[in-house]
Amino acid sequence: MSINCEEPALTGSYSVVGSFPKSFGYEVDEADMEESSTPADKPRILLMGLRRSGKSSIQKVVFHKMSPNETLFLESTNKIYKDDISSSSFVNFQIWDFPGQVDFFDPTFDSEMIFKGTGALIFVIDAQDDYVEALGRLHLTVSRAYKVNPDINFEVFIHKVDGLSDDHKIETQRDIHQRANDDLADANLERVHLSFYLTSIYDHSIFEAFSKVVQKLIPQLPTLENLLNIFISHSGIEKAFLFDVVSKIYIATDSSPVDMQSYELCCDMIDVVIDVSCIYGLMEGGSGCAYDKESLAIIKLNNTTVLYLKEVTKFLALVCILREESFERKGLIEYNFHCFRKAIHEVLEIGTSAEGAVWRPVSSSSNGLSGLKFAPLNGNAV
Ligand SMILES: Nc1nc2c(ncn2[C@@H]2O[C@H](COP(=O)(O)OP(=O)(O)OP(=O)(O)O)[C@@H](O)[C@H]2O)c(=O)[nH]1
Repeated sequence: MSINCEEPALTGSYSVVGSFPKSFGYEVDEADMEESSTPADKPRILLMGLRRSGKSSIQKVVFHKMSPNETLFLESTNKIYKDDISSSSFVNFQIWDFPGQVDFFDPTFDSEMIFKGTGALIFVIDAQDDYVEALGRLHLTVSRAYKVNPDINFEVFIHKVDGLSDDHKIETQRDIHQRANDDLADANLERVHLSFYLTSIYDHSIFEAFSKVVQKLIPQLPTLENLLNIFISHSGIEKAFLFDVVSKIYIATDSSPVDMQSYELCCDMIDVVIDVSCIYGLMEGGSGCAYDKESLAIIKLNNTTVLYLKEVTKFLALVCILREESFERKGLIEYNFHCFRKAIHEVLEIGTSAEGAVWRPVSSSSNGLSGLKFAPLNGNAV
């Protein structure tokens, strides 16, 4: 394992793009206007919802390593914050955190500019509060956004479910789902699709939900899944995740079902590796980074399970779960990993751009599988 100490990638730049003067009008300065109307390859994720529903907490916990308890001290957002996390994460998005009191009818609220370049709109509903007002706001937000950009993915986070019993969670989800869709049907907007997630910052559910939101925005997802399927079936591996190391969002996994326990185990492994790397990896002078090309970790659990983590790109790690007996074929796994890594670099076109960019869709003729030869468990190479 490469053990260097500095946590370079755990923060992103944070800048204000809009502000609310006393009238609650919306000011967006010219430079920001320019930026926000540009590249289609940097889609935007919007975080919206009523005041105190938990928007800033979600963003801070997932992308800035804030501990959930610290969010108790977050001040109310009264400006639109644009969080550009592309320097630290594979997730090459801007995340815009809106204040709770967005007024869509304010003439200075430029819905064209805001919704046009948006990939996903996450609407956060506080499940511990009365959600009637939130549902009204959800409907208004979705209908406004859909009018401007029908391609937006609408994602509803039924949030703070840590305070609810299992039965109450299911009942709340059913009720919100029903009412939100009834409202859309009443407005002749049945074609708008809403996805619902039960989330909390106090467990892994928020990371799991964000993973699903982000996956929908990755054009190369089917190819990544295909590669993971080939890799695990040729290497005797039970489950594999491709993780964004900083956020612990998994950007792809093989096609076997994801169980929460495996996902949590893999998240914990990333934390352990980065922590150990930070504590014991100091180079002379304290330079270096906690995660680099040499990053590799193997953890054997007492139930004959092995966890295997290896660097794939600057931001991505492969984390696998396998049985001890499969790990006896370590050479085979390493060889196949080498093929897998090479293919991922091709698919994401890493090395062909200055940033190692990841979001450009690749042409069908270069799907990363050309000339790829994984070594099989038995039989001929494919
Ligand atoms: N129990 C629980 N509390 C949460 C959760 N997420 C956020 N909170 C709390 O909810 C409160 C409000 O969180 P914020 O993130 O400031 O909410 P916001 O939506 O950004 O609020 P505005 O900036 O006013 O729009 C804070 O005290 C958080 O600690 C959660 O998953 N569970």
